[in-house]
Amino acid sequence: MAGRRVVVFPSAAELGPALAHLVTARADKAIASRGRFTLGLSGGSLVSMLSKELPALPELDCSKWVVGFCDERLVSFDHPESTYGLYKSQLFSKVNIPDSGILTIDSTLPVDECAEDYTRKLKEAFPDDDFPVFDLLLLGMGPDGHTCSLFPDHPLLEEKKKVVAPISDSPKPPPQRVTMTFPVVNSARCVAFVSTGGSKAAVLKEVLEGGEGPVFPAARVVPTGGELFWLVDDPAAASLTIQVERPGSGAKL
Ligand SMILES: O=C1O[C@H](COP(=O)(O)O)[C@@H](O)[C@H](O)[C@H]1O
Repeated sequence: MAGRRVVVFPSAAELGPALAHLVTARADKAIASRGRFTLGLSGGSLVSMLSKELPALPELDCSKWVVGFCDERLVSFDHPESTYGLYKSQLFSKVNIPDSGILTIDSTLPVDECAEDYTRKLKEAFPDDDFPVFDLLLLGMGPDGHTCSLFPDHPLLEEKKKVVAPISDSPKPPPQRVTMTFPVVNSARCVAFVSTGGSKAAVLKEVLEGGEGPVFPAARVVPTGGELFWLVDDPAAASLTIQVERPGSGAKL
């Protein structure tokens, strides 16, 4: 697929610093042209990778960052499944993102109202955009091919109008969540998937190389005018036959 870059690292440990470099490179570019950097975070395995790599960067300045969540689980912030709660304790406590620049859900609301409230917050942060245009969205992919909280065969895959949608029947617990929709994801200036581990190998092959079966949610991520990266490790890439980049071959993100 034109414009898509699949970059394979020997291990997650080697992928992490490259991810941090991608984040800061896109931050510098965004701040230079628009005065701020808008970043969408996913949960799952990304939390620990980013929380290890970003605070370790010398002279990281996040004072002009605005951070949202690609999806969020509807649990209290002190619950172990809260994506915000995990980032708060592992990352936000160590870097200087202003509190006003962290766009969180209101986890006390019923799920439909929570999605509406979060939509309002995103629209306020992106007043000029029909759908918020993030500088960078960091996405994960589950072994079932889901991304954000957009799961295979779910009606939300067809959502065209909402910025944020509620979901009450997530097949992966917890069941109640809110998620950015595809129109938002595909409006981003840059989207980077991070996928590591052998449990992702089969679905990664389907998503990147296509197959006979249904199109997985992660394969529907095709930014309209933006960049698309897949940053993966060798175990996740084990079944791929397409041409990929390797950092040793000079991959520059
Ligand atoms: O439930 C979720 O899972 C996906 C994938 O997580 P991973 O641990 O397999 O990388 C994650 O991207 C999403 O934000 C989260 O809510």
